[in-house]
Amino acid sequence: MVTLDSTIRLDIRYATDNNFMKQVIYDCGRCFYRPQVARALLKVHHDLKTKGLGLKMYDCYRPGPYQQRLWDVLPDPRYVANPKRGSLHSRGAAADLTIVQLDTGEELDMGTTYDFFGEEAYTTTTNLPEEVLANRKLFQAAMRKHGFLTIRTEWWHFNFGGARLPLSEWVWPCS
Ligand SMILES: C[C@@H](N)C(=O)N[C@H](C)C(=O)O
Ligand SMILES: [Zn+2]
Repeated sequence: MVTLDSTIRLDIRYATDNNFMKQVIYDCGRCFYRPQVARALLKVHHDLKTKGLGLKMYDCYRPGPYQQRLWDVLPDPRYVANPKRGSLHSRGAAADLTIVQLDTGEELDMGTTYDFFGEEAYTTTTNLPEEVLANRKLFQAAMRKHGFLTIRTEWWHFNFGGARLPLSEWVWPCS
């Protein structure tokens, strides 16, 4: 994604130990999508840019072998999709992301950290500060406009609502 627009920020948490498992899962952090999903994300980013904002990606396409590593650490379907069934991330049809100030990279306050598994992170939760609710509203509208769908339990996760995409095992190179 960053070769398509270098102002999109990457913070691929599973390539670091700054994630809910406190373990490095990916050999390196990169962000890939199939063309139709990439095009849609670029449109979201472009719209946000007009407001001085932009996208920061926490996780993008997730190869099957990396989904297996996540599952090996935490085999709990509440938090990680069973690789036998496959994750929408492994279809390149899901994005974990947030909105940042374009110039500083400061994140808008969405109420919880990434991968906070509790009701405060639910998109249906309304007892949150006004600013958080406004930020989530802006985020959801920006994503929905270009074909992304929210889920109930994670404000940072969006599914691409286009054609059903196949699971993939391809792992990106790290050099
Ligand atoms: C691990 C978490 N960020 C995640 O993506 N969970 C869903 C359920 C998945 O693995 O697809
Ligand atoms: Zn996700």
